[in-house]
Amino acid sequence: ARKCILSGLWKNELGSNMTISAVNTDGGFTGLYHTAVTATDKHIRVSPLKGSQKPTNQRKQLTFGFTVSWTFSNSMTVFVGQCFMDDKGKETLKTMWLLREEVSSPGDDWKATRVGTNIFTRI
Ligand SMILES: CC(=O)N1C(=O)N[C@@H]2[C@H](CCCCC(=O)O)SC[C@@H]21
Repeated sequence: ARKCILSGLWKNELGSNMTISAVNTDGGFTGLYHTAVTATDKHIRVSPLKGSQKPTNQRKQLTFGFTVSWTFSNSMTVFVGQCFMDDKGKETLKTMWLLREEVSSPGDDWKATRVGTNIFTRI
């Protein structure tokens, strides 16, 4: 049966895109994330991502997670999600993410984390 493979080029509905490298034997992968939007006033630059996925040997629609350490701001995003494949073999990554901004004091911690959902499809 065909399986979702995370490696390759993906885009989301915001217009952000990411490239995921080959997934190694323990499920680890790296890549690059180019966000189309930012919560800061900084110039957007490509940022590294690191993640892992469940092994695909015994499953088709794998779960995964990855972290993006933004190169142009002091914030960090973690994504978790699952790869789904329709009967035509089209893959979709349904994800949720947490964006943590760096705030100046513990008193501002309450407003430092944003959450969202997002869908990636292959470019
Ligand atoms: C997938 C999705 O919804 N998002 C996406 O593609 N870009 C935005 C955020 C970009 C943060 C840039 C760094 C910063 O603003 O400090 S991460 C979640 C959201």
